[in-house]
Amino acid sequence: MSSIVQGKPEYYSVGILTVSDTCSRDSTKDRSGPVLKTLFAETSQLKKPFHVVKTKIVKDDTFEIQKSVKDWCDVENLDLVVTTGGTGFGIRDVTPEAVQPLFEKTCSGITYAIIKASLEKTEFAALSRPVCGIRGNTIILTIPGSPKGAKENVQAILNVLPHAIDLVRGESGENVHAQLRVESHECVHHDHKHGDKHQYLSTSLFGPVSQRKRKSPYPMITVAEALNIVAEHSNILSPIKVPVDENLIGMVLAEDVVARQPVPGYRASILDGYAVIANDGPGVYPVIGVSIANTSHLSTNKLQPGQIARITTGGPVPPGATAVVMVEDTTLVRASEDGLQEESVEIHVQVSDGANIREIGSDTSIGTIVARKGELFSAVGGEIGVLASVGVKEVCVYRLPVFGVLSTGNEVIDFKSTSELKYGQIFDSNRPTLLAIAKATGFEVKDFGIVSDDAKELEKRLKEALTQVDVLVSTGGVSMGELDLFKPTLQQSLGATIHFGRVKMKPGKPTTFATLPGTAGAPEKLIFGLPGNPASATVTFYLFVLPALRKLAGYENWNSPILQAEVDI
Ligand SMILES: Nc1nc2c(c(=O)[nH]1)N[C@H]1C(S)=C(S)[C@@H](COP(=O)(O)OP(=O)(O)OC[C@H]3O[C@@H](n4cnc5c(N)ncnc54)[C@H](O)[C@@H]3O)O[C@H]1N2
Ligand code: MOO
Ligand SMILES: [Mg+2]
Repeated sequence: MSSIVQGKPEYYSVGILTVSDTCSRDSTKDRSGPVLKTLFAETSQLKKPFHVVKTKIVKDDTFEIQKSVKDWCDVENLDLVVTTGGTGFGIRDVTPEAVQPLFEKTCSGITYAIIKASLEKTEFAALSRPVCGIRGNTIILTIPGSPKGAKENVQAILNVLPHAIDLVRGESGENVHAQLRVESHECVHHDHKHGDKHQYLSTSLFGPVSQRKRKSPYPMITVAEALNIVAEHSNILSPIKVPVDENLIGMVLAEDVVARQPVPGYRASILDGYAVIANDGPGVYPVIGVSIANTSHLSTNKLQPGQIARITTGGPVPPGATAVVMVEDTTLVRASEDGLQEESVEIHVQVSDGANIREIGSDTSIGTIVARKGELFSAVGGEIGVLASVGVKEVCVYRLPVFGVLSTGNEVIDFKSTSELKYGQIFDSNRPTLLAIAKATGFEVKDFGIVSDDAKELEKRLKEALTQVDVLVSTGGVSMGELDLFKPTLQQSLGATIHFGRVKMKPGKPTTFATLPGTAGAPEKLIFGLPGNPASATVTFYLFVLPALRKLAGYENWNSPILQAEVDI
């Protein structure tokens, strides 16, 4: 039964019955049950989500199947019972035969929608025998046992289920019918909030142009709302370890970094001159050693009062020395017999203890935090050199998103093509524009070329591209034309969720944003369908895509700055 909060149902209750001899012996083999559970869990942001309250595994046995289904309908009074498995042509497949006699009414429309969606994926869907019906206040679906098939089947009807359940529960369905009267093919949800996990049904990919939608099913949302939705789905990518070098530019630290060694690591001279004992004061002194900026030339003798040592900038100050006097404040008194060496030098100035010496760790001591989590590596701030100086070889940064760019349109010709344009053709200017922006912003970009306005080709190329990128940016084909196939392909062939398809702005009105769950724990893929008009594509890339890329990469300031301007018209 729908759970009730202050008289209002809070969620649609669902039972998932896995029917399989194998899984009943070893429940860890059940994959479709969990897949369906996850699918229903993904509706959690709907005003009234689906909530799986019962799960069970039974053998391919008529009695066991019927007992569970009857219990969930008659005793538990669930809104929806979904069986998975046992709908094929195998000898043990008896689910439809077990369930059908329990129906008080059949739901042939739902059964048809399931079969139709499956056949669009594979002709082998003809070998499934789903039946759907109503018992009491419960809708019952029998769907195949393959996890992929099960998921696709439920996805195909997920939008209509809430209304179906409401009607079975005795609600008037006023909204549904009003909407159906307005436009028979239009999406029936209209009271949702933007950002709900709600699918706005696009025109069918396979229907004739005469049946296309004549009004966009996508509500026009504000730029701010659209930015919020994109931000909600742009989750920072997982940290990775990378070497400290110039490739860090544009990456954001995922950890505080601590100095592993002091800078300087030894007492170092700031000047070229003479290491002295400051107390000795001005006077003529013998030059007893040399220290140039390399330890192999370090003077080994400890400096005694009355002695000085020649030293270069960065050279280790010899033991005993307390200051350095610059060469400009001295004169040569005596050279060696061969004239090559300095034997004694006059110091003209009084220096204080510590003058012109960088003590060990005076720049950075061991353990100092030299860079903080969240800081961005730039090419101009010297951050990478700082890490190098304190001996840090590797750091944890957030992985940079990889994004792909493709253009769509039969009329769009590669900009590198040297052949003459035919009537009606244009050179692809969106791709070079976006590739150039990508280069300037430092994100890794893959070029997926041009795709024709053909549903199958578009599906194939989108799928290919999505295996290689975190973010896919396509231009063209997002408006109302019969060859604007981007939205229906995403929704009907890729199973992507379209979060918005129209934004209150110009240029850029038909900007589209969708997501696809990542497989095997990988992050969600973000898909942007930018309008084909070059100005629109450029503006919307800066407005929506770039902030998403920055947010994925962990930038604190990921949003594009907003400036107010006055326009004279
Ligand atoms: N009935 C309606 N028609 C249109 C609407 C509408 O609301 N109702 N919106 C208009 C708006 S606003 C825009 S923006 C465009 C968006 O069009 P699409 O995203 O569907 O893009 P296309 O139809 O494929 O192309 C539009 C235009 O841009 C040229 N183009 C496409 N790709 C490229 C490229 N890579 N390089 C250069 N130029 C490109 C294409 O040839 C078209 O001229 O829809 C309006 N229509
Ligand atoms: O809104 Mo469209 O993007 O004008 O050109
Ligand atoms: Mg168009």
